[in-house]
Amino acid sequence: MKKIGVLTSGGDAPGMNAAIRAVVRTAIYHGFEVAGVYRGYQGLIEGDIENLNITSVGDIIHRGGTMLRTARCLDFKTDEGFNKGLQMLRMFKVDSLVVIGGDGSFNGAKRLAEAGFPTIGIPGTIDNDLAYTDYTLGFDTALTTVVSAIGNIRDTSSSHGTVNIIEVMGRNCGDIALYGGLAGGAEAVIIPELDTDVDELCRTIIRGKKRGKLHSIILLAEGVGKPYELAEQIKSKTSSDVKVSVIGYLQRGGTPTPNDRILGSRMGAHAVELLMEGQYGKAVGIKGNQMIALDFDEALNMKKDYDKGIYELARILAI
Ligand SMILES: Nc1ncnc2c1ncn2[C@@H]1O[C@H](COP(=O)(O)OP(=O)(O)O)[C@@H](O)[C@H]1O
Ligand SMILES: O=P(O)(O)OC[C@H]1O[C@](O)(COP(=O)(O)O)[C@@H](O)[C@@H]1O
Repeated sequence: MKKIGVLTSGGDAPGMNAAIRAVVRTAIYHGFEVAGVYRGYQGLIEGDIENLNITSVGDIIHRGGTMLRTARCLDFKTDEGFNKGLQMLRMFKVDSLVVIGGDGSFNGAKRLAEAGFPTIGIPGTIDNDLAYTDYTLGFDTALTTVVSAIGNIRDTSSSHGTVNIIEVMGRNCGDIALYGGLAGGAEAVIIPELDTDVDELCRTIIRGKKRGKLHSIILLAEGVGKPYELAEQIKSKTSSDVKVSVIGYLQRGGTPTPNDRILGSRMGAHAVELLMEGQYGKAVGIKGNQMIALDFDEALNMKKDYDKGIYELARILAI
């Protein structure tokens, strides 16, 4: 093995740059060459590949997004696109690859590994929707942005006495809403993993108002959706003025938190160490602050569930 490739795929996530930097510098430190693949699997198919050196990854650790850019690429799911990608790796003399992305990206990486191409995955997605790892890259930064937004909206909620629904990202996973709600002191958290009793929610809002609570913040995960319909229901059942804020892409970018920079650095270095040991077809993760690596199949087959203890705590603290 002489040249290690690195690519980012799927949605960007703060901390991806720290992981790219760690892959490049750890590999060079151990005497390897490194190639950067731009625009995920799309760039791979098109041969958008360039050698990277120590300087190429300078001044990026503090930046959101990904210096390698990213893409969602349907072609890579076809045999033709996949084979083209494999051919490009051979043409650019890349003999192993680190893929930074979410479960979709890992499926592509798994296929490469099954075709005999040494591939390692690093979980890069703000959603925290991968069960095998305690945290994915970008989750902590997204949470920080969400909690800051809750603080700002809470000011207005208190001043005007409004009920404020805040929709956050996470695809089918409620983690950003759940942990954001707990950290932001929300009155309610609505996640796709659980059915919500709107009547019960309205009773909580009315109870809060009766005891003089000025603000009412409801964290809604995008996997549940329909924030404006929910607003109408709450309005009619509580006679409150209900406002909706959809945070959207604000929570996907921005300066990565120290935790995401540290996690990206550790995961990038670990990915290279695994390749040096001849291990591949694995997803790097973190469990109890230790680096772990599971076979792609095992990692992808683990079902993510929400933390019932955290949900219950958020509910109790919102009485
Ligand atoms: N079954 C698959 N085989 C090959 N490539 C895949 C497969 N599933 C997803 N991919 C690739 O991974 C990319 C990113 O997946 P996506 O689900 O959009 O984001 P994420 O990796 O963040 O979950 C897709 O656009 C596609 O190029
Ligand atoms: O960028 P897009 O294609 O609009 O996708 C939005 C989705 O990307 C995310 O921000 C991150 O998800 P991925 O990691 O799968 O890219 C989700 O929370 C959201 O549902």
